[in-house]
Amino acid sequence: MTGGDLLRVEGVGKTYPGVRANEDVSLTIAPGEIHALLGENGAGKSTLVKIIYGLVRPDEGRMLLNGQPYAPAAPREARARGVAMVFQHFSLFEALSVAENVALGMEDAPPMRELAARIRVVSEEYGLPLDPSRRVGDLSAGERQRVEIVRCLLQNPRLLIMDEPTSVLTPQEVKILFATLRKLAAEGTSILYISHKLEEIRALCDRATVLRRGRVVAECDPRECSAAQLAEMMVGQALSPTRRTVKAERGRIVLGVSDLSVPSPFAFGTALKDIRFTVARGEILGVAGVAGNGQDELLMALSGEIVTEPDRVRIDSRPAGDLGPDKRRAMGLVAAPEDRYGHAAAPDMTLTENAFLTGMVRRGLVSRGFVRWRAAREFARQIIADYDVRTPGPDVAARALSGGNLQKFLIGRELEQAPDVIVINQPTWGVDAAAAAAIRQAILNRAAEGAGVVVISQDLDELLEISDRFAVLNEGRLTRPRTTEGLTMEEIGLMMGGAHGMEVAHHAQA
Ligand SMILES: Nc1ncnc2c1ncn2[C@@H]1O[C@H](COP(=O)(O)OP(=O)(O)OP(=O)(O)O)[C@@H](O)[C@H]1O
Repeated sequence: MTGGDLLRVEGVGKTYPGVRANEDVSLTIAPGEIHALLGENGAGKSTLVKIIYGLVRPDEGRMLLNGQPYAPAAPREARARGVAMVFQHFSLFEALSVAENVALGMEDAPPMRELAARIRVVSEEYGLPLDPSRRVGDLSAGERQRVEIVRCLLQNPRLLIMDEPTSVLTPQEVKILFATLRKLAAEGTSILYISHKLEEIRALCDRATVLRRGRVVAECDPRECSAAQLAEMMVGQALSPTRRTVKAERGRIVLGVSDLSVPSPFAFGTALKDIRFTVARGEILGVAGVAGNGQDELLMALSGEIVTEPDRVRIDSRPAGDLGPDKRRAMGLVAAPEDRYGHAAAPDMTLTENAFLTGMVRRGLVSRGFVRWRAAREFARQIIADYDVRTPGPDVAARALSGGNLQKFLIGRELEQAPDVIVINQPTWGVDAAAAAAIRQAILNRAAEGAGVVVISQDLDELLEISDRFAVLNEGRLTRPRTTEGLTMEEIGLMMGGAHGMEVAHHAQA
C-alpha cells in the first residue's frame, strides 16, 4: 500500500570517490512508526539520512513524502515539508540562551517572549523541561539535546530523524527520551532512529532496516529478534565475545596522580579538584560519570594539554605534570580524546598526516628534521588493516571517513605506539557492536602486555567489562577507585550520586 506511507525511498544511490555509500536503497516509513536504521560503521546510514534531510543529493533513485515527489535541495526545504533532524554533534552557541538558540534555527522566529512561552509549553508537554532563559553553556549534554529536540518540535515535524541520540545521555535521560519519542509516535509523528545500541532499538522501535556496505540487507521487527541476531544481520557473521587472556600480574605503578586541582580551560568547563589515583602495569582503571563532569579536563591534564606542577602527574615515577604532550609521549603516555573532529584528528588532513601527528615521536617518523612520509604512510596502512577501518586508503582525508571508522583509526593510532600508559576518553563512541568489541579487545591486549590504562567512558557496561578498578568522576572530583569485581549497579548509582561524600570520606581515611 503506497498511499499510507509517510516516506518512501526508492532505489536511492550515492557514490563518493572510491566508495558506493548507498546502492539501490529502498524503504518505507508509516505515519507514527519508529523505524530503526541499523548497520556497521560506514554502512551508509548517515548518507541516507542526509539525503532525506536535504544535506546530500542522491545520484539516483527518488523519494515520495505523503505520496508527493520529494527531493530537498537543502535542509530548509526538508523542514518546510515537515522533516526535522537532531544531529549527533550539537550546533548550539554556548554563550546564548536556550530561547536565542532556538530562534536562530527558525525561519520565522516569533518575538522572544512569545517564543520563550512556547518553548516552556512544548518542553513541558513532552516531558523535556527546559528553562528558555538559561545559557546553553551551563547545560549538561542531555539538556542540550533537549534544546535541539524542542527546536525540532516547535516546527511540528511529520518525520523526526535522530542520529545516535542516546550516546550523550544518562540511563535516566534515555528513559525520558524514549517516553517522549513514544508520545510523539502515538500522535502520528514518524521517527527514523539511528543507533548502535541494539537493546535500545529492541525496546523502542517498531521496524528496522539493516544496511550493509550501502545496501539494504534485511528488514525486520526488532522486538522479534535478539540483539545477537541483529548484530549478525549487520555484520553478516556471528560475533565473538571479548576474551581476557591470562590476567597480567599487577606490576609497578606507571601512572600516579596526586592532589591534582586545575581550573578548566573552557568557559563552561569543570575544574578538577584534588584528583588522586594510581594505575599499575597491566591494570585498567575505569572512570565513569556523566559527560561534562571533568572528563575532558582530566584527559587533558594527563595528556599534557593542561600542565601543572611537576609532581601532580608521574609517569613511571618520573614527574611529568609540567611537560607537554610530545614529551609525555616520549615517556610512554599516549592519549585519545573524545572529540574526534578537531581535537583528535585534523579533518582536512589525510589519514597518513593524521597518523604522523601523534605517531611521530614513538614511531620515529622524523629523521634529522625530515618527515619520513613513507614510514608514516605505512603506519597509517597498518592501522587501517589491523583495525578494520573501512576506507579506500591512507591518502583519504579524515573527514571522508564515517564517524565510527574514524574512531577505529584514531584508537588504533594510539594503541599501536607500544605505550606504557594509555588514556582514552569514550573509546567506542559511535562504533558498531563488532568494532566496539574489537577495540575493547585491543585495550585488554595492551594491558595484558603491561600497559597501564585509564578508560574514561559513559558506558557503564563497557567499564564493567574491561576495568579492574572503577571510579566515578562527579563535578571534577574522583571517588576512590575500587575493585570492579563484585560491584553492583546499586553501588555504582551511589558512587555517582554521592561522589562528594565519598571523596570526603576518602580524604578522612587517607
Ligand atoms: N563526504 C564524503 N566523502 C567521501 N566519502 C564519504 C563521505 N561521506 C561518507 N563517505 C563514505 O561513505 C560510506 C558511508 O558512510 P556513512 O557516514 O553514511 O556511514 P554510517 O553508516 O553512517 O557510519 P557510522 O556508523 O560510522 O556513522 C563510508 O565508507 C564513508 O567513508
